[in-house]
Amino acid sequence: MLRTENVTKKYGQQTAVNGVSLEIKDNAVTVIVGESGSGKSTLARMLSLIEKPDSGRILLDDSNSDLISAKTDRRLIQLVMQDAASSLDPHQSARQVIDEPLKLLIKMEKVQRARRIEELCDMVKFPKEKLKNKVTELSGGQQKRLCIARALAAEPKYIIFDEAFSGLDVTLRRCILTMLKKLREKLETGFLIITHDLDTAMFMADRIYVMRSGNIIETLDRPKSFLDFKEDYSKELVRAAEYKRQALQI
Ligand SMILES: Nc1ncnc2c1ncn2[C@@H]1O[C@H](COP(=O)(O)OP(=O)(O)OP(=O)(O)O)[C@@H](O)[C@H]1O
Repeated sequence: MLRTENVTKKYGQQTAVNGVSLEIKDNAVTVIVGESGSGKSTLARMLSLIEKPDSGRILLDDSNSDLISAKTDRRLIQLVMQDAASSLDPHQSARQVIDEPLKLLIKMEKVQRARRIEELCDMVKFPKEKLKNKVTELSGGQQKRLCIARALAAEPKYIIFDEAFSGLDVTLRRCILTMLKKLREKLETGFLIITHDLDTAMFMADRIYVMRSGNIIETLDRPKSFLDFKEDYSKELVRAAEYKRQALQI
C-alpha cells in the first residue's frame, strides 16, 4: 500500500495540498476526483516522488520511513500524464519508447526485450505493426497506449494516471478504461486515477477520494451509484456531471 500521512504543499501563500492522508491499495483502483485547482496534480507529483512535501510523509506498506528521504527507486511509482505527445520523445520510434525502460531499468537482454515488447503491446492493445513508426506518426489513442505500455515496462508497484484520459473522445476513453480495468485484474499493480470526470471515477474506482481546496472531503468505498455521495460539494460535482452529460446528450 502506498500512503500519504498528513501531507502539505504550499506555493507561496497558496496551500495546494493541506494535510492529506490517503491510501493507494495494491490490486485496486483508487480515484481522486475534484475540480480544477483542488490540488490533485500536486498530490500526484508528491506520490510519484517528483516533488517533496513541505510536511508530512509518503510511505509504503507498514514501513515508517519516508519514501523520499529513503531515496526509494522512482521506478516503483510510474506517472502517466494527460498530454501523451509531450511526454514522448518525438525522435523515438514506438519500439524504442518501450525498449528503453526494459533495457535501462529492468536490465533485460535483447532477445527477452523483443518478446516483452510484444507482450506489452498485447496488454495495452497497441498495434504491433506500428512499433517501427515514430511517435509523431501515431494517433492520440495509440500514443496513450504507448505511454501505458512504457509505464508497465518499468514493472512498477503503482501507476498514477494524472488526467490521462481527458483529451480522448468518449468512445476511445471508454475503450482504454475498459482495457485498463481488465489489465488491473490481471496485475498486482495498484492504480491511482486522478480526474475531474465523475463518470470515469465511477466506472473505475474501488475507492474514490473527493478533493476540494487541498483537502480530502469525502471517501467512498466501492461506490455503486452517484447517490452514494453524501457531502454537499460532492453532490454539486454530481449535478455538474449530469448537466454536462445532458448538454452533450450522452
Ligand atoms: N508550480 C506551482 N507554482 C505555483 N502554484 C502552483 C504550482 N502548482 C500548482 N499550483 C497551485 O496549487 C493549486 C493546486 O494546483 P493543482 O495543479 O495541484 O490542482 P489540480 O486539482 O490538479 O488542477 P487541474 O485539474 O486544473 O490540473 C492551484 O491553485 C495552483 O495554482
